[in-house]
Amino acid sequence: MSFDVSRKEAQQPAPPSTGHNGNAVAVLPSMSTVTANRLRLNPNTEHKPENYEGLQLEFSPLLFSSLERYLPPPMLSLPRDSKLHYMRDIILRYSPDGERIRVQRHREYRQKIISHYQPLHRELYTMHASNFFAPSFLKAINENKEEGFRSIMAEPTLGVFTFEMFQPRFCELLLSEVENFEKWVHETKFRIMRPNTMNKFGAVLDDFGLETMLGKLMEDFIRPISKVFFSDVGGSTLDSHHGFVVEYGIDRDVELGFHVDDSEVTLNVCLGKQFSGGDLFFRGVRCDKHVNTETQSDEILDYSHVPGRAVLHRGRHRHGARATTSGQRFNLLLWCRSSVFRELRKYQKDFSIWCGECQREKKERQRVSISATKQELLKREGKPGT
Ligand SMILES: O=C(O)CCC(=O)C(=O)O
Ligand SMILES: [Fe+2]
Repeated sequence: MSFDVSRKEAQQPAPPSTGHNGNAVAVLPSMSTVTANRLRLNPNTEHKPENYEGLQLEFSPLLFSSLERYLPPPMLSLPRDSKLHYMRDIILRYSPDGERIRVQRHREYRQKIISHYQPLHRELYTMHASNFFAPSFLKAINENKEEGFRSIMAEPTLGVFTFEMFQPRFCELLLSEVENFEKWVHETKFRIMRPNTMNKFGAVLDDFGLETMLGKLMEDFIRPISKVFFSDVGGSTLDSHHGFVVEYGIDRDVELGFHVDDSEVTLNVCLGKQFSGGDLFFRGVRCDKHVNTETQSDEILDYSHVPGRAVLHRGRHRHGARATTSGQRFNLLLWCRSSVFRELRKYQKDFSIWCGECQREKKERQRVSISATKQELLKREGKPGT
């Protein structure tokens, strides 16, 4: 049996949009102070770094917190903005030019959209948990306990969780906002980037102003769940996201091929409308090396979307969507990423804590080794005195 699993990537891997927030920077050390005060060779483990979350940064907040421990001692007591500015300059010097230009262009692209597009439902742009979420979901989040999460979830195959998440009104408003955005795109002939390499339709929500709300959705609602169920793939350190809507139907994308997402954890919520077909199919979690290996029978799951209901899975859980045969299907996707997990993964070869095939190979190695040991023991027993 042969496989061809694509890696579905963001058209433009979504960096946070606006970069340095433009606030006045209080105390900036002069160049001579900077050279006199080089970064430390070893981190100051006693220093408690600032929290850089929630700021509009082009690099992960965790990167700033980690780097802060290396700052020259006199800088540690400076205001957060000064340290931020200093560290950002250092990081920019090390990031390749191409990447810098890409980030800059994407930031300008977003700014252009945000300054021209008039949102239809402003209430969507800030997090209103009690208006957005189903009461059962909110209760489980507030309690923040594994039993509570399990009580609202089904797990039809290992590592795929489904649960009631949004109120119908939220789905309607979000759909209507997306349609309004598409209308604006059509009228102004603005050339937008589609959400990723495999969808021709759909829109990136982060690009027209929903980035902050979706950031909160990830931090306050998806990360606590992922910390419990997906800690093996960086679920507790999710620190960036790519949020978009996909559209399926006869005159839209029809189906979606077998792929893995460019995410650690993916949230996929059906927003409606009326449709038939469009089932998701899952075929086991795999690392890069094993992405095209066979599926085991217990890894097979076919799932039918239900409006308002969420599916949460590892990005590396191979999946696809069957043809939407009539009507229109809209889904909200939030690809959640962890910069820490991605960095650590570079130094690892064995992913048996989450890759089904690494796990199978490891078990097989253990089986062979146990049976070889047994053989050896039997041989020795058969030859006393040797
Ligand atoms: O159409 C769906 O529900 C799946 C979408 C998906 O897997 C993706 O966008 O990565
Ligand atoms: Fe996907």
